[in-house]
Amino acid sequence: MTEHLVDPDVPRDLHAFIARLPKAELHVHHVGSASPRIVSELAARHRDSKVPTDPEALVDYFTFTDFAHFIDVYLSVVDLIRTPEDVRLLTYEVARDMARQQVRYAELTITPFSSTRRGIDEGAFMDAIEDARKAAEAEFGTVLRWCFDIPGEAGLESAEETARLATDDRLRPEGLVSFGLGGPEIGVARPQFKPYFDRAIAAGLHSVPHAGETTGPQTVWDALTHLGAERIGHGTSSAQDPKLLAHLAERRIPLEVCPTSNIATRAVRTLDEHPIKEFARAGVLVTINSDDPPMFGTDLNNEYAVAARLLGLDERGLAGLAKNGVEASFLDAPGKARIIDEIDTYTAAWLAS
Ligand SMILES: Nc1ncnc2c1ncn2[C@@H]1O[C@H](CCC(=O)c2cccc(C(=O)O)c2)[C@@H](O)[C@H]1O
Ligand SMILES: [Zn+2]
Repeated sequence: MTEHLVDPDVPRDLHAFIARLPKAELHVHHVGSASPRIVSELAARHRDSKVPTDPEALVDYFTFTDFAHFIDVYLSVVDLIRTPEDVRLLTYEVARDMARQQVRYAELTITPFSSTRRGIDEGAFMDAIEDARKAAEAEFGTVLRWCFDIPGEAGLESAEETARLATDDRLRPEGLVSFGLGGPEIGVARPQFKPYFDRAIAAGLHSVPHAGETTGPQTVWDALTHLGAERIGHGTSSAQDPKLLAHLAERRIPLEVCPTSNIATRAVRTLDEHPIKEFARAGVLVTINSDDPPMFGTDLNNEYAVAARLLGLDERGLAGLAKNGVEASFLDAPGKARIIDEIDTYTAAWLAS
């Protein structure tokens, strides 16, 4: 783990355990995973960008006043991705960063609308992500799958385009497993996206919208009722509604919890106020994720350390969280069993040593 990300309240040997623990990541954005190393490489290709390349300056640049400011900055990084080769580089290098953290499987949220509307050819875009996916699996051993998400604030035109790209048999990439909805929630009601989710679900995709990140629990209910959500991105405000928590627990609908993200975007005031404890207490299936890790000064290992501190977990508890991520994934049964087995073997060996 990177030295600056060592949480002083988590014992060093627990950090060491997390660093080698096999993991699955279910909520992480493609562009939001561009590390300073990747941003520098892209900025060197496109020298007119306002995104700083110096890592020190990037820390300031990635400090957000609120969610809207975060999206502005996010879109400035989106503007750095201009060619299919940029798409391939980003995807492949993100997988390299994941493999270093023992991520065995990741569902990466991609917003194809942002690229096609900026003029990247749709077929070349699909080829670039698929080429990177195959190379990453062969070279790093990390299996990538895609979630195509609608950038809700960009309106129904973006929903139509995303649904088309996700369901057209000539375009739809092999690695695509799910359909999402992201961006700001205020003023972007979930029910209007129902027809697009219906099409994606009919085409065999899983439904994983963001909901309850920046608005209240009704948005989570809407995602469940209107969009057929099988997992909820964030779902932070669910803690305000005991009936909703009970529903999520009973139906085994996982929450994709991203603690540091919620602080960075000011969705939650402090980590100590994060509702992850209420989720766990209510019996909700909690998965741990990093969202936009370099933008939030975190990585997946650090999110596990944060969860260990907030939930008071030891090695067995952390292994349980990692298994939640595998169970809540859209991997097939043998694929899940392989990673679960690896987690158990690793944990047993660690505890015996
Ligand atoms: N924590 C997050 N919570 C929610 N979303 C998050 C989070 N992190 C990253 N995202 C990503 O931000 C995108 C938003 C992009 C967007 O709003 C937009 C609006 C208008 C035009 C365009 C364009 O491209 O021209 C884009 C989402 O689709 C999502 O993939
Ligand atoms: Zn997200």
